[in-house]
Amino acid sequence: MPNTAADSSVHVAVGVIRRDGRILLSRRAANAHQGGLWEFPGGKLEPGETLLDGLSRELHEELGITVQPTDCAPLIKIEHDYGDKQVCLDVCWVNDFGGQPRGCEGQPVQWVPIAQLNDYPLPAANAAIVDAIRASVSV
Ligand SMILES: Nc1nc2c([nH]c(=O)n2[C@@H]2O[C@H](COP(=O)(O)OP(=O)(O)OP(=O)(O)O)[C@@H](O)[C@H]2O)c(=O)[nH]1
Ligand SMILES: [Mg+2]
Repeated sequence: MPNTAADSSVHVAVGVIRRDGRILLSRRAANAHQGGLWEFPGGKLEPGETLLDGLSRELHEELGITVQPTDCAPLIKIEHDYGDKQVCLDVCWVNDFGGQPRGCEGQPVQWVPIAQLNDYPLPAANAAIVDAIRASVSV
């Protein structure tokens, strides 16, 4: 049976990791989808995996940190069509974590003040995430 548009969308757990007014960005590998751009760490959910389990697994794989579900909170959910790929970004605040984040896959990582997030080239879908971050912290 052919996939519907919803079936073909890739479900991605994304973490907006914050500490002391800064957000952790990492740079996507040059050969990845949206390669070379900066991103909020995260990745594709595995079949049957919950959002928070997937987020915790991805952040451990990519950054070596441990994240508890109680330290996460929903921020925004974004459907975006890149033409070559449709993604559903399920974005959560990560308000605390254990360990020191490092680029476990060789990727550069950088703590960025919220006001400077747009100084970094981000995938198109991420503009809505930056808006949501700003709206959330300015109240
Ligand atoms: N992690 C992450 N992915 C994003 C962001 N914005 C965005 O459009 N994406 C898209 O979401 C999709 C999945 O992310 P990913 O490549 O991190 O997935 P992954 O960690 O499981 O990688 P893998 O395919 O190497 O196993 C990619 O197509 C990526 O371009 C973002 O801020 N963070
Ligand atoms: Mg990833």
